[in-house]
Amino acid sequence: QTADDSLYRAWGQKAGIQAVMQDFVTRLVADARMAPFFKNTNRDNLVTQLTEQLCQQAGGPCVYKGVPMKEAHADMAIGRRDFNALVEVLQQSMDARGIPFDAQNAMLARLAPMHRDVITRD
Ligand code: HEM
Repeated sequence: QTADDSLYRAWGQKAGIQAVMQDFVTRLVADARMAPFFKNTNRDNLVTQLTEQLCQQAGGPCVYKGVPMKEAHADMAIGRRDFNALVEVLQQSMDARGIPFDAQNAMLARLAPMHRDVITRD
């Protein structure tokens, strides 16, 4: 547990984060822009890894132990447009699960720097 877990609590702790990630992965595989990236993906594993990742980023008592971001997204030829589309789908999920707007933006701000490890082409 970190000193400031207010964002973690605003997201409804681990159960709240997991519910958003379940919704998110369901939407990703249904989104025409995103589906091609995830066609060989184990959904349950992705939900689990994303939940750990966002729990940690929110200041919760989790440690992400999955593949490092750069490695996980290498060779996928992800561009800025793909990244923005994924964020758009995440916003749909956060809205659908009733995450407060401030808590949505705070999480996006913590995830945004990861674009450096995820985007590998124009
Ligand atoms: C801040 C943005 C992102 C975060 C935090 C994130 C996070 C993650 C995490 C935690 C994993 C699991 C790694 C593991 O299994 O150990 C993963 C895998 C993956 N991500 Fe991302 N990701 C982001 C952006 C993107 C974007 C923009 C795309 C494509 C448009 C993408 C496509 C994928 C795919 C295809 C996998 C592999 C799933 C599999 O088959 O195992 N990600 N990501």
